Amino acid sequence: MRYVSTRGAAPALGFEDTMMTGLARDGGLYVPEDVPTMSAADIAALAGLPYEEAAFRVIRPFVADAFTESELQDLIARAYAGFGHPARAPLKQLGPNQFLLELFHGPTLAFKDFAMQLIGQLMQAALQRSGERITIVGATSGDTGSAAIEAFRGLPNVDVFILYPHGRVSEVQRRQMTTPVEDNVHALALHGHFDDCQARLKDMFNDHEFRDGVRLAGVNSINWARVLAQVVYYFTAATTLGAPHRTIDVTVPTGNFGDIFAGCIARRMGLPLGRLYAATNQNDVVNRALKSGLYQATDVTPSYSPSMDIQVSSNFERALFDAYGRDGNAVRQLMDDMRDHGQFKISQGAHEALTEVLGSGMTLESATLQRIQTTLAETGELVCPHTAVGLDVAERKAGDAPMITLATAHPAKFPDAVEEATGIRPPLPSRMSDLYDRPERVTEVENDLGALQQLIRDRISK
Ligand SMILES: Cc1ncc(COP(=O)(O)O)c(C=O)c1O
Ligand SMILES: N[C@@H](CCOP(=O)(O)O)C(=O)O
Repeated sequence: MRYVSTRGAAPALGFEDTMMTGLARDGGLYVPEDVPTMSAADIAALAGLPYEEAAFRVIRPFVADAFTESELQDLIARAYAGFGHPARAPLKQLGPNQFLLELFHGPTLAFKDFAMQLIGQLMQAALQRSGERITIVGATSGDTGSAAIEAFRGLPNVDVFILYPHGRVSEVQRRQMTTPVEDNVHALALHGHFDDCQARLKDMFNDHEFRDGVRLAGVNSINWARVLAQVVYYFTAATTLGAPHRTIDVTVPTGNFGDIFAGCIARRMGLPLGRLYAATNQNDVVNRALKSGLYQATDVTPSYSPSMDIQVSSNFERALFDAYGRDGNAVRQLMDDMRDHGQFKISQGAHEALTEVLGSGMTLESATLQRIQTTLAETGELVCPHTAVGLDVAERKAGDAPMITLATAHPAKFPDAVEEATGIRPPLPSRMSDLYDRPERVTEVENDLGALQQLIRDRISK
């Protein structure tokens, strides 16, 4: 399988190069040239399989040029062995037609572990073959960073630098990033917000001399392998509810648009997903863009769901590429408009193509707390604020089809918001119970590309 850039001016690559490259050299994001489809019989056969077996069957066609079947099976088994639930992604019924897909049973308690644990295994296997060393730089609003650190800490041939917005992640998220003791982990608290972190990361990829010099690799959802791993749980959840013989709707708490884009891929592979709803907090650029056709970034306002405090939603570019009939020039023009004017207008045809599948809704702060409270009262489930945003939108969008909401993080990662809503402070799992006592190690940095690049060069030369 070949992967092409959304901006049409970078070389097409196989899976391994796509994974190790991260951002395409023309600034675009890699996507499969053709999305493979699964027959109804193959989809039906996924129902009831162990998560690892379902993952193998869904992922296999995308990576066949890079890993043998037995290698892939082995790497998938290792990726999910440390998850705290035998089903990996258990589905809970909340109401007659409402379901919650729990994606927080991985080592860092957020859905990011599904992809990051697997990409950690796949990248290590590739590095063992090539004998190379790499420098991973990641941008995080809280969860990607801790998941990446967990997946790569202590590896001899990898350094991991994580840029997070200083003062804008939860204390648990921060401590997950600043307390690992391994020398190859570098937590960097940037004076700015998540969009600044992601912009500097993309700047580093677009500086080819720097990129090649440090052998830069990316583990944000810039990296196609991240999106791919997230496709799997759409299949396991929907087949549990009767797909392919039944259509399922899904609501996805959304920021960088990677998780919901994975749902779009599952649908293109043949999974009968009806509507995919992007649920945003007050930083609702995606919701506004899907409703109006104008993508217009505004200032980021801190919220109870900090991981979704995003205005430049990276994977929206992948959805646009498809909506514009895979016209890389059109996408490049839109991204140039975004860079120069902070906004772009989606053509009527592309907007119609996007909204054929995607819907959206926004939940304000008070409604987020209210939703945490009512979910507990009505179902007995304690949910994180991101999940609450999803549940709130899901209730407004509910139709005849079963509705699955993705529970993207464990409530214990956001104990202040959950306590404010319910009076209950959710405890961390016992393996993390000393998190608040561990010493922290972090470097505060300015939003300055040159200074960041120098810091990275200095650290990796030691
Ligand atoms: C807990 C949580 N929920 C939702 C999201 C939004 O996911 P995405 O960025 O893939 O849209 C994030 C961040 O990615 C997150 O950490
Ligand atoms: N919400 C994310 C932001 C980065 O998203 P990614 O999926 O592109 O890695 C986070 O928690 O860091």
